[in-house]
Amino acid sequence: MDTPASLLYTAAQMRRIDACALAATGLHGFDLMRRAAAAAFAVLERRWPRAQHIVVCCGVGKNGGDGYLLARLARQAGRDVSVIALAAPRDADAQAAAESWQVAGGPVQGFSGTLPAADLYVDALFGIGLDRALDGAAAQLVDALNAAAAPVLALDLPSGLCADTGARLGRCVEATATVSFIGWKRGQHSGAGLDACGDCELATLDLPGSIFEEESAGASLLQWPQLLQVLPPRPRDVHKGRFGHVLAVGGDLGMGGAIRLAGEAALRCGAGLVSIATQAEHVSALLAARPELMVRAVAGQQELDALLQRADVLALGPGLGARSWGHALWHRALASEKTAVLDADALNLLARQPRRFAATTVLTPHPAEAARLLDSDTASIQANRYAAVQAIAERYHATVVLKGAGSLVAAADGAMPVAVCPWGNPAMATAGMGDVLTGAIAALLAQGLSGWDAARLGVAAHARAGDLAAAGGARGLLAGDMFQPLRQVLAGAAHG
Ligand SMILES: NC(=O)C1=CN([C@@H]2O[C@H](COP(=O)(O)OP(=O)(O)OC[C@H]3O[C@@H](n4cnc5c(N)ncnc54)[C@H](O)[C@@H]3O)[C@@H](O)[C@H]2O)[C@H](O)CC1
Ligand SMILES: [K+]
Repeated sequence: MDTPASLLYTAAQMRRIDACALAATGLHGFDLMRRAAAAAFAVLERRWPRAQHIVVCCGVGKNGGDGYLLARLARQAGRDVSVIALAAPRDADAQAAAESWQVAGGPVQGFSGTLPAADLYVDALFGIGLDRALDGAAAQLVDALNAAAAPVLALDLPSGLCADTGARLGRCVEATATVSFIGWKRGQHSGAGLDACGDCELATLDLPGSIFEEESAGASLLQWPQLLQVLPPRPRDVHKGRFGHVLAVGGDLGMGGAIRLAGEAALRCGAGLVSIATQAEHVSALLAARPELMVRAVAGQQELDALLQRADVLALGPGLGARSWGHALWHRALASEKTAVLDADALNLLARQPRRFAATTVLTPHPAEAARLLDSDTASIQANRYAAVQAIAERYHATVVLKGAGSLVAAADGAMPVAVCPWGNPAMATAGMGDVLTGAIAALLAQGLSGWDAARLGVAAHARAGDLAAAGGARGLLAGDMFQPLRQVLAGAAHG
């Protein structure tokens, strides 16, 4: 069951939820603002107990109102607080908040182009009301915050971040931490939003869960305990054939490593049998490296046919290349209508020869491959990752994993909220990590999971394994380091 803490909303949905909260509780907007300020001050005290000089930068709307009330609480607690106001508040609640700050003797200055020195800055400029790229004084103030030597606590959202897409609308505050109110915004959990938010906390403001019932969240965070249930435990009396036969197709001349990583990942994630169809030059090296793999040299479609007959699931694409060899195998493999995971060059070939899939198919593009699949460009994909992953799922009728910070999973029929992966780390941006993910998802499909379940569990296990592996040091993490942690992570899944 998704809880409010795992559901992700758009700005418009948040405004309706805010209104619902006022109606359900009889509170006024100012009351919610006070709760937001109190929650933000609790975060401030916990994270920066010794920050004595605090500068709160306030905008003209309710986000600014949160800031004035936070400034007042900090001042009452003995901190030395000043407020920099972009302009006079335009919102009634924010005006009341600004007055209460000034009545308490709090100073308010305009922004003169530079910020006073401080131990901590608070970004209360814009929240879900941001509706265009920042310019003028707002942009200069954000530049000054980003250039400051002290940490920045953002209220609700880092100013400049689009709540719906996670794109920076021009300038954007790069916060040390963000405390978000009432519900998560989609933009905080994928793409640029993850870096812009820094450490992100949710303060639900002690509101009834019923306020979320009217809104169907279009996205939700993967929850590891829930995902544990999708992988059936292993009965004792069982034959390896029970766990499916994965056929990994790829490894053109000079690219044997990619298909080996995919094949070994499939073994490590529980496939019963794994065959590899690849170029002859790789066969002995692959068998020497991993004798549990069944490696066959395949020159063309005829040799592939024999292997296709015995396979349950295809892992198509790692090191496949764009030569006629790979193209011919790609055609034959897809003609078999087998359950398949397509990655790397199999996606690039698909972009050139689009088709809608009838069989269970999972596509695992990174942003550049996603751009090709949508005849678009990488910047547009990253500007709205949620829209991109859903557009690919719709166009190709496949489950789609859009890789990158905050990987997204969209269901083939679009009937499920986009799943957002909260795990993973920058150390995973290294060669071969995608090949490992391909093998992992293929193994889960081979064990009987649906495309939706296999993609979500595969992405989650891969990211959590990457977090485990990176704990020993982020730099120099290799795709080959993922196998042991993958087993560890999935071992927990298998036993519930
Ligand atoms: N609604 C509630 O019950 C609660 C709201 N909380 C806080 O309120 C903000 C949302 O406040 P809102 O007044 O709608 O908008 P903002 O304060 O985010 O924006 C201010 C204002 O700025 C204008 N604007 C938008 N984009 C730009 C721009 N690029 N340049 C200049 N000006 C811009 C626009 O007119 C906006 O009205 C929410 O995030 C919370 O922080 C409470 O915290 C909880 C209850
Ligand atoms: K803000």
